[in-house]
Order: sequence, then C-alpha cells, then structure tokens
Amino acid sequence: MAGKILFSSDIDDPAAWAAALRALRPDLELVDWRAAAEPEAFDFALLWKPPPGGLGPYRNLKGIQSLGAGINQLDLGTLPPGVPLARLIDPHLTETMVDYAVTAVYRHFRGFDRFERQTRARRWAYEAPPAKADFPVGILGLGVLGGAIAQRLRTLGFPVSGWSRSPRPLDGITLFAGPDEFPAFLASARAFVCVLALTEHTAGILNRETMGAMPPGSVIVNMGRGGHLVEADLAALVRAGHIAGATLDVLSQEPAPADHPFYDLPEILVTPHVAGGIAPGSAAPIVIENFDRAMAGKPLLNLVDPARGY
Ligand SMILES: O=C(O)C(=O)CO
Repeated sequence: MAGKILFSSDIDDPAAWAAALRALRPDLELVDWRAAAEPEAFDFALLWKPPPGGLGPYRNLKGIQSLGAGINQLDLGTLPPGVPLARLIDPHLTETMVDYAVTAVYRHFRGFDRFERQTRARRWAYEAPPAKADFPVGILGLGVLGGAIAQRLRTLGFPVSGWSRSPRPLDGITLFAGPDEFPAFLASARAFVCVLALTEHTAGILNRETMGAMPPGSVIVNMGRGGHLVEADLAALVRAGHIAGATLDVLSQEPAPADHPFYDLPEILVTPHVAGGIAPGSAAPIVIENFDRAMAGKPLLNLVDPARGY
C-alpha cells in the first residue's frame, strides 16, 4: 500500500533512507521533518527522536518505528497514545553491537587500557598474557543483542554468564535471573557488559552497591543507556581502585559536557554512542514490513510494550 513516512533523526541520513526504501518500494515516500508540510498526511514515522515540537500535529500516524534497538531516546510519555511503537532489530545493528562488545572486552582482557597509559608515561612493564579462564564475562540483558554478544564471547573462549529479569535459557552460558540471583551474578565475572533496556527496574542498576559487590579489578562496559550507570559511583570506585576500568558508549547526558569527570579519569574510555550501527540497506526491509503491518492493523515486529518499557 502506498504511503507517506515521516523521518526524524539528528544522526541518520534521510537521503540514504529515502533511497533504500524507494529501491524496494517506489510507492513509499519518506519525508524529513524539516520538509514536512501537511502533517496529517503522514501514515507512519521512522524516528531516532521525535521532531522538535513533538508528534502532536501528525494525527494520522498508524505506527512508529524506532531507529534504534533502544527507545528511551524517544521519551515514551511524549508519543501519541495508542500508536504502536517498534524497536529496530536487524542483523547489521546486532553485528555492530557484538563487534563493539568484543573489542571492549578484549581491550580490557589483554591490558591495552593499561598499555595505552604506560605508552604515554614512557613505561615498559612486562606482563604475562592472561588466560581467558581467569576473565569471565557477565552480560546484563539477554535479549537479541545480549544473547548474540554472550554467544560470540563464548565462541571466542571466555567463560560467560548472563543476567536477565526473567529466565532466558542460552546454550553454554551460566544464567542468573531476577533480583534474587543478581548478587551471585555480580560475583560471577570480571568484565560486565550492559545491554539492558532502560526501565524503572534497571535505571541506576550499576551503582556503588552493585559495582562494589563485583570482584576487585572488575571492568564495566556500558552499551545500554547512560541511565543504567550512576556515574559518580563509578568515578568513586575507579578512584578507589576497586573498578579497574570502563568502556562507556552511553552517558547520562549526550553529548557529554566538556567538564565531565570521566574525561579526567584515564581508566575510563568514552565513545560517542557509536556501538550500534543502523544501515538503511540492511534495515529497510524490516521498516517496510512494519509499515505494511501498521497499515493493515497487524502487530508490529519488535513491538514495544509500554507497560514493560521496551
Ligand atoms: O540501537 C540503539 O538503541 C542504540 O543505542 C545503538 O547504539
């Protein structure tokens, strides 16, 4: 069915998206919000964030597709009530998230974080290469992304554990579920990779108490949302030497202000929310499928449950 799709993102390219959709479905017109006249003519929206001024004027939307696996950047409370919202899960996004997690884990595992600092300090300090058996990795969040990261790390030879709110069986991964098993999970690893959805239950889950319960020398990789981590607590635990380092792709404020304390801590590497890549060529078929479902009144793929928050 022909239709008109609103596009809004400050990081994705509207021309590339228009071309990718047109190549598959010439009857679909994608219009960037800056060029959008007649808001009531739009059927569907493809968004990283809503346009300034919100979606109120776009009264006839039948579905909204996030341009990310996460949806918190959309601020659910500001979206039109009753319009279904979908997360974006596609092979390119998953692969780029897996690549990022593996790179960050290896960087800490092989001590590149320390060697980078030693290089700048003109120091040569030999260390015997470590064994993976001594570097178990714990994954917070075992959805599509967490599951793929856990399996890849396991294939690479790391002992892997995972925690999710409800049990998610995964081959070869030591599983922990729910609040009762969280302390045992925190004791089970040396590197912790967070890919949880941000909800009222997971906000601030990496805090003084939980990171303090991790084995001394643990490292944190956060590629979920900035709201998962209490930043002042991480800074304090790094200064105290309990947490050895962190690789953070997401912060509570993005872009981070130039005076953010993490910029002064050599143990912390900040990347500018680049972990997951969205490629129009890869994701366009999923967007089209969800457009067609929305127009037919069918449930969207990767539909967000507003009560659950993801
Ligand atoms: O897909 C998302 O939500 C991301 O934040 C990717 O990094």
